[in-house]
Amino acid sequence: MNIREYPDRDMLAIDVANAIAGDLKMHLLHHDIAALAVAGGTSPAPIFDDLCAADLDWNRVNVMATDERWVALESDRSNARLIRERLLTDRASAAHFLPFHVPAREPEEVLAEVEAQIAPNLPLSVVLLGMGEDMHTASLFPGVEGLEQALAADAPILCVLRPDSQPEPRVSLSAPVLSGALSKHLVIYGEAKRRALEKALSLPPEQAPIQAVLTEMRVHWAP
Ligand SMILES: O=C1O[C@H](COP(=O)(O)O)[C@@H](O)[C@H](O)[C@H]1O
Repeated sequence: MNIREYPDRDMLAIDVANAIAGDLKMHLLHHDIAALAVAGGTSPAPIFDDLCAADLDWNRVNVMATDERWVALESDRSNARLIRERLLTDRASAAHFLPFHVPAREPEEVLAEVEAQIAPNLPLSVVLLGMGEDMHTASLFPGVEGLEQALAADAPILCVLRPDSQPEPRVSLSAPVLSGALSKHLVIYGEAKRRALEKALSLPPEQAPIQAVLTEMRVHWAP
């Protein structure tokens, strides 16, 4: 596995933001629209802070989360909130956001309508993923009910997952959708996640879901 190492997280953020901006610009040279799926959680915010200023035709970029926690947009656990506040500002405010969460509805009720919005955007042009120390990526958690379906080659676009370790239901792009992105970046920080990623290489995806999306992945690591 090819891991790009950086001296610190600021350097990583600048470089990954530049790489994603370059991927999007290249895609837009040959297509009308580019689709960018980005992780939530704690890792991507500094990258968003740099990427939002990139000089590209954001009006032709559709942005979505790789996964969403089923919480209101006002919640500080909302991935959509993070993306709106840290990525969809500055020049990137011209991009179009495709939310997964619909207020006052259960995830299963909205799946078909959200999938219909996402389908014309596939394959994704660029995906930015994170990973937990438990080797989950997006909301594909080890051992969670429904994981087998989310990892299958014929998985639906979106899956609803209810990990025991998490306080809310999750909606996640499935492994084939994430893995099928034309350009793929994974960002991890710290020794523990690096060890977890190395361990994931020798485990089946049911135990280490990150395994399912690593083909042609550009991995970026900082201490
Ligand atoms: O719950 C989630 O976790 C992963 C990893 O998050 P991090 O805080 O350890 O970076 C994240 O990639 C995913 O989008 C998020 O919903």
